[in-house]
Formats: sequence, C-alpha cells, structure tokens
Amino acid sequence: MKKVTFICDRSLDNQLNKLEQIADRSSLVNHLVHGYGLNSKLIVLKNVIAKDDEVLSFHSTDYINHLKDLNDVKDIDEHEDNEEEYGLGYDCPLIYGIFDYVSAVVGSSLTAARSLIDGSANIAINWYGGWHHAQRDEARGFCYANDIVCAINLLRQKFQRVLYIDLDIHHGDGVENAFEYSQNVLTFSLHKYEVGFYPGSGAITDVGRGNGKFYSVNVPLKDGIRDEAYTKIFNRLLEVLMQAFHPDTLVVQCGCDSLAGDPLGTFNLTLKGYGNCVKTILSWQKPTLFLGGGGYNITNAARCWTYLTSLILGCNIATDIPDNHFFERYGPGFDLDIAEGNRPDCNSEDDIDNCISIITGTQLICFRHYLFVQCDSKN
Ligand SMILES: CC1(C)CN(C2CCCC2)C(=O)N1c1ccccc1/C=C/C(=O)NO
Ligand SMILES: [Zn+2]
Repeated sequence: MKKVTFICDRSLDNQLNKLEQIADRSSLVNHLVHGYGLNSKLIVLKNVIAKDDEVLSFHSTDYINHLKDLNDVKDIDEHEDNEEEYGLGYDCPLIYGIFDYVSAVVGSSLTAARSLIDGSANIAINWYGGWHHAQRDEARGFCYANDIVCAINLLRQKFQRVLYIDLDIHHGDGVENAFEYSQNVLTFSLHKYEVGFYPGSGAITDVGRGNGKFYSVNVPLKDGIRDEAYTKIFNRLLEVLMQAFHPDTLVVQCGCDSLAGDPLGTFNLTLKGYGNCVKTILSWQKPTLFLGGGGYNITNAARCWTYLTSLILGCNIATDIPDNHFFERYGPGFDLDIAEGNRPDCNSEDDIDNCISIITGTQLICFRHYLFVQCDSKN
C-alpha cells in the first residue's frame, strides 16, 4: 500500500494568496482534489512553520535578517534602504509579512520531506512549494526563499544521493546554483532556453563545476514542444541517468507553466506530457517529493496537479470536473483535460536527438569516471 502525504493547510493558502499572480491557486487545487474524493486516500498534513536554522540551511543570515526587518513593513518605500537590494523590488515585490510567508512556504516543503525521512510515507506532495529561482542571499523570479534547496538539505541527512528534476518552463537556476559543486545532488532541468527568456541560464554546456562537474544536466528547448517529444527526451535521458547515478531519493518540481494555455504560453504540453514524466518517476519506486512551482493559468494548474495527485495515488479520475467550491471557474467545458495548442513546434527531430546524444555522451563519460571512483574506493 503506497503511503502518500499531502500538505493542505488554509493558513498556507492565505500566505500564497499574497502573490497576486497566483492568488487562490492553492485553494482551487485543494478543492478539486477534495471534489474528486482523493483526500480520503491521502495522509493530509498540516503545515509546520520552518525554524530559522532550517531556512538558514541555505539562505544567508543577512538576507533572512533583512526579511525579518521587513516583516511588518507594508510598502518598501516606507523602508529607509528601499533601493532594490536582496532582490526585493520589481520581479519580487515586497509582500506584507514577508518573513512569515517565507517561513510558512519553506516549512511546507520541509514538512513534506520529513514524512519521507521518518518513513511515514514513500511519496510526499506539496503543491505550495517549488520556488526554484531564489538564491542564497536574494529573492529572484518571484521566488523569495528556496524551499527546494532547504528540503534537499534536510533529505540529505538521511539520503546520500538526491536526483532533482525540474519540469517548469523556466530553468531551475536557484537549485542548480546551490548544488553546482556537488556530486551528491544531480539537478536535471528541462526548460525554454532562448535569448531574453527568464532566467537566461541553463545551456546544454552548463554541466556543473569542480566535483559537481557533469552533475548539472540542462535540456534547453524552444517554443511549442509537445507531449510526445518532451516524453521521449525525458525518458531517454533519465534512463541513462538513473542507471549511472542511482539516486536514493527524488525531488520533482512540477511547475505547470509548460502547459498549453499558460499565459506565458510558449510550450504545448497537456496533462499527458506531465503524466508520462510522473509515471516514469513512479516506476523507480524511490522515496519522492513532488512540488509545485510556476503555473499562471490558475484552473489549468489545479487540473494538472489534481491529475498528478490521482496518478501518484493510482486512481483513475473522471474527465468531468466534479462539483467543488470553484466549479464555475472550470467552464465552459468543465473538463479535466487541457487542449493542445496549435502553436508550431520549433524543436526539430534533429534538435531533440542532438540534445539526447550530447548529454548521454557527456554524462556517460562522467559516470564511468564516477563508477571507477566508486570501485576504487571499495577495494
Ligand atoms: C510575475 C511572474 C511570476 C508571472 N509571469 C507571467 C505569467 C503570466 C503573465 C506573466 C512571469 O513571467 N513572472 C515572472 C516575472 C519575472 C521573473 C520571473 C517570472 C516567472 C518565473 C517562473 O514562473 N518561474 O518558474
Ligand atoms: Zn516558471
């Protein structure tokens, strides 16, 4: 019997509602999960606010003290040093109660991770987390603290090797940067990589540094990628990486701004594309933490994460949206599925095959080295 924990907490909904671009997104997810009756199969966990030292497992003391100073400030202009420092400003506007917000969101991913560490679950779901751009000492890209890095640091207290997978349309730069020199955390990100597209990092040649060289894997993609090509590249690359890296646990960022119909709208995935990736991940039967992230078509985010929750539980759910608190928001079709867009796919067959051969070539060399090192150390 698969034990799946699920973070659901109204105080977290209130915290996330402070971000206007995703206001009430988490409430829609939770009500749709409930509407499908999935919550009766989940171990629903209340949030535990992160302690300072847990947030400081990654973030700098200066940055966290700055957030504490700003916690009761309503508008950055009121604050003496209101020029954009620590990343607070345009992309990351100051939100009221910023430190309380960060402690709650980091706490949500730590609460989920703890259930994998204490063995009360083999899979943990936290759709409140996944804020992959935040750096050690600054907010970035709408991410104020990196709950993912804090959760990986906690998981590493029990699990030796962690595989991080990032499905968001944006490069998971904050997580990659945090573990750039580590060979115990392999970061794998599929993302749009084009001049002028945020954050601008994540080229195929970006493979990590020092001992961590080759343990950052980046799959740069162009506009319009569809389920079939995305699934092919995902399965082919991860087949190699799983055999070579042998992770003890996985952390998966399921940002759903790669879906067709997202206001950023440049990828063309449907629930099938995300579902194929999650099915592959589930087949490895490793302790796994699933997180949210981007996703700005609010009802599509609810559709996607509810569907993924049902896959994780092994439950088939109807395509008709069930009665729930936000039912009318799913009109006019009231359908769980998301239609594929008709934007052209700018990724040719050759582009995809090139990506696969370049990466599997590099990674194989690296992991062959890794295996020798492992063999040597055992002799
Ligand atoms: C402000 C929002 C978050 C919203 N948004 C879109 C959605 C709809 C219309 C604008 C963005 O591009 N944003 C950003 C703005 C500056 C920097 C980063 C992001 C997004 C990061 C992200 O999703 N990472 O996974
Ligand atoms: Zn994103």
